Amino acid sequence: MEQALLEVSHLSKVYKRKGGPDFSAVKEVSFSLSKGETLGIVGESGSGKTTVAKMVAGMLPLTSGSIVLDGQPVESRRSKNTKQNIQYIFQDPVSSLNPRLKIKDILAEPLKLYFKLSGEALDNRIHKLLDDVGIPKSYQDRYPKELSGGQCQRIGIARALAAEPSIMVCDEPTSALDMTIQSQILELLQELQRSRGISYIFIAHGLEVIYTISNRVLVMKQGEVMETGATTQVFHSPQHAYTQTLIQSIPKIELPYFEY
Ligand SMILES: Nc1ncnc2c1ncn2[C@@H]1O[C@H](COP(=O)(O)OP(=O)(O)OP(=O)(O)O)[C@@H](O)[C@H]1O
Repeated sequence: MEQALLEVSHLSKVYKRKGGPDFSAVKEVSFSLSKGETLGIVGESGSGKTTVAKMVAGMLPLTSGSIVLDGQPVESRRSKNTKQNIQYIFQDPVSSLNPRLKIKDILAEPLKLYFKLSGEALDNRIHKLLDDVGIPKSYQDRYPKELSGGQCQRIGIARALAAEPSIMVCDEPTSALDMTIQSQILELLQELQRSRGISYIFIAHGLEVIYTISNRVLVMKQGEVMETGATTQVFHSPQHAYTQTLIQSIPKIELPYFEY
């Protein structure tokens, strides 16, 4: 069998709470991710989705478990290479960008860090990235506050792409945006996946989004995996009572998305 790009095994997270009991937010979560695949993570608020995503992206230390990327165990103190390879797209596109930097400087950071680009090569790469995410070149001299939410999310995606990652962790990347903009951002992410073979770990509250974008789904509740499988299988014949309840909660109006 082909080796998975990412193997996550028995991942757990215990948060130490000052003056209160420790809190076990993620318990023995395991999954794999192949090249070019999208794994959707769903579950009610507080089920541990972001905690899993941040551990995978190296933004939060693991309490226990292991993460293997391309056959190599990922150490808790990550090498530059691992950080580069797994990029994060944030829920709030505006606050995820440094307000004091111009767009070109936001994109220049990863290009200088990972590829030591400067001068004309750096400028050209910035222009190409802006083009890849559908933002006019002239916007490079603007500040994030001069862009709309959707445009800021495009810049967040361009910043992640600048690192040329194999995996992007998308943590509710469209939930702060209105419906039309949401679908444009989803289309952009799908197009980038088709052209570059990037793998996504995709968190969303909207199950329709997960259904549209994911090849496989992981259903979480109270820090544990309730069910995992191919998207069509989980949506059309959910095995676990919790998943059945989640699927039933999808508004009827959205049912045309489903090819029963
Ligand atoms: N730094 C922290 N310290 C203590 N507890 C935390 C911390 N971060 C998260 N938690 C708790 O861990 C649990 C899981 O949180 P997490 O944000 O991973 O859930 P989630 O499924 O992503 O939720 P949401 O859908 O609302 O974003 C929650 O009960 C949360 O309150």
